[in-house]
Amino acid sequence: MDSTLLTAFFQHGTIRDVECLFPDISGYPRGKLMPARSFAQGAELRIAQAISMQAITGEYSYDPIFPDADPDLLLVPDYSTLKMIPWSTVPRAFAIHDCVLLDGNLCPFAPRSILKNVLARYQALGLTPVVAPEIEFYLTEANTDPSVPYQAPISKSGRAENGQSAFSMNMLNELAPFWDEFNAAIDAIGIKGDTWIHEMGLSQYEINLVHGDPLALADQTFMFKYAAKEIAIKHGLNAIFMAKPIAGQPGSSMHLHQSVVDDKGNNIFSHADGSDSERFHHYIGGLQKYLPDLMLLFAPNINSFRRYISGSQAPINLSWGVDNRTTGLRVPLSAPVARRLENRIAGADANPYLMIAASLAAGLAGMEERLAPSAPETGSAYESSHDLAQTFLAALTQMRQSDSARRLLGDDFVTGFVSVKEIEFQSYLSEIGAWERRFLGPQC
Ligand SMILES: NC(=O)CC[C@H](N)C(=O)O
Repeated sequence: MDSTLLTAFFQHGTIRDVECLFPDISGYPRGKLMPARSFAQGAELRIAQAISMQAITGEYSYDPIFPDADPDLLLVPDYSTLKMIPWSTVPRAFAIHDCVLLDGNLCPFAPRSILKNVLARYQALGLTPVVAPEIEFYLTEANTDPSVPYQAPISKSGRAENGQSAFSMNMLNELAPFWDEFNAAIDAIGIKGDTWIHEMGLSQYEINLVHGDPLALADQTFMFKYAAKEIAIKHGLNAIFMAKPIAGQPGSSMHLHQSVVDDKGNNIFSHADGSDSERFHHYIGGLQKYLPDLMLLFAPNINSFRRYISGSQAPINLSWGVDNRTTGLRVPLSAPVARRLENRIAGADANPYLMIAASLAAGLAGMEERLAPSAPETGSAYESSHDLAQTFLAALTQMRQSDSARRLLGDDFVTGFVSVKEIEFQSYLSEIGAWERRFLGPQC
C-alpha cells in the first residue's frame, strides 16, 4: 500500500490505534497495540520471544527457540491485511505482520514465513496451489472453571438443543444475536464464508471458506478464530476450537481442500476428459508418505489425539478414496476444473499457516518424487489400517527424528517447534487431572 492510500485509510474516522498482529507458533494472535499516527508513519516495530510462547502458564521457561540472547525481531506489516476491527468498542484497526530478522530475512520460526517458503517453491515451478479450509468449532456457555466440562449454551427461546442437530436450521438460528454480529464482522474484514451449517455436535458449527490463495486463506482462518473468540465473549459465550472439547461429542476438524493450477490457470490434477492426472496421484502419494512425520502440525495438542476415533467421521489413517468420508484423504466428486483433494486430518486446533504449509509441501514432494499412492479405498476405511499416530508423544518423537520434516519445512523450524511442544508436554504431565482422582483415588 503506498503512503497516499495509507494516509487516506487513517483519515477515515478517528482511528486511535492499530493491533499489529502476527500468528505465534500455535496460530494464536500476538502483537503490539500501536498508536495509529505511528503506524501511518511506518514506525519500526520490534518484538522479542513471542513467536514461541507456549500456550501454557506456570513456571517461567526460557525461550526454546532463541535460547542464547533473546534477540529482537521486526514486525513488518502486510498492508493488504489492514482493516478496521469491527468488534472493537473504540475505532481500532488491525494488520497482520511478518516476523523479520534484523538482517532482513524472514524469521525461520514464524508460521507465515514457513507458508511463504513453501509457496515460493511452487512458484518457482510455475505452479499455484489453491486451498479452501472448512472450520468446525463449538459455542459453549462461558466457563471460567476449567474443572467443569463445557456446556451447550442456553438460548433465550427456551428450545433446548438435544440429540443430533446436524444441518438443523432451527438450531442454527438459535444464537442469532451472536451470528448476526459475527457474520457482519467477518464480511467487513474480508473473510469469504461459503456455507454455514450446524454440525453434528451440540452447538457445534462449521463454515466452509471460499477457495483461493493459501496465504490469504491462512490469514482469513487466523482472523476467523480471533473474531469468533472475541465476539463470543461479548455475547456471554465461548468459541472453542479445541479438537475434542467435549467427551462423547464429535471432535472439531479443519479439513483442507487443495488443488494446483499451472501458469495457464489449468487444474493439473485432472485431464480434460475428467480422468485424474498422474500428478494428482503423485500428490496423494506424497501426503501418504510425508504426513506421518508432520502429524504434529495437524494435531498440535495432547487433546488433538482424542478426536481420531473409528467410525466418528474423523479419520484414523491416510487411506484415500473417491467421495469416501471414512478416509483421511478424500477426493470429492467434481468437475475436472475443480478436481481436488480434501485432507481431513487436521483438527480445528491446528495452526492454519503450518497445517496448510505441511500439506502443500508433502504434496509437492510427492509430485517431484513421482510417488505412487495406495489403491483407493472403496468401502469403510475404518476397517483397514489404523496408522495415524495415536498419541501426542508418538507424533512428537517421530517429528523430532524426521529428516524429511526438516527438509520440507526447515531444520531450525522443526527443532524450535518440537522444543515448544516438549515444554507443553512436560507442563501437561505436571498436572493431576479429574480422571486420576476419579478412578485411582478411591482404591489406589
Ligand atoms: N463434517 C464432517 O465430516 C465431520 C468431521 C468431524 N467433526 C471430525 O472431527 O473430523
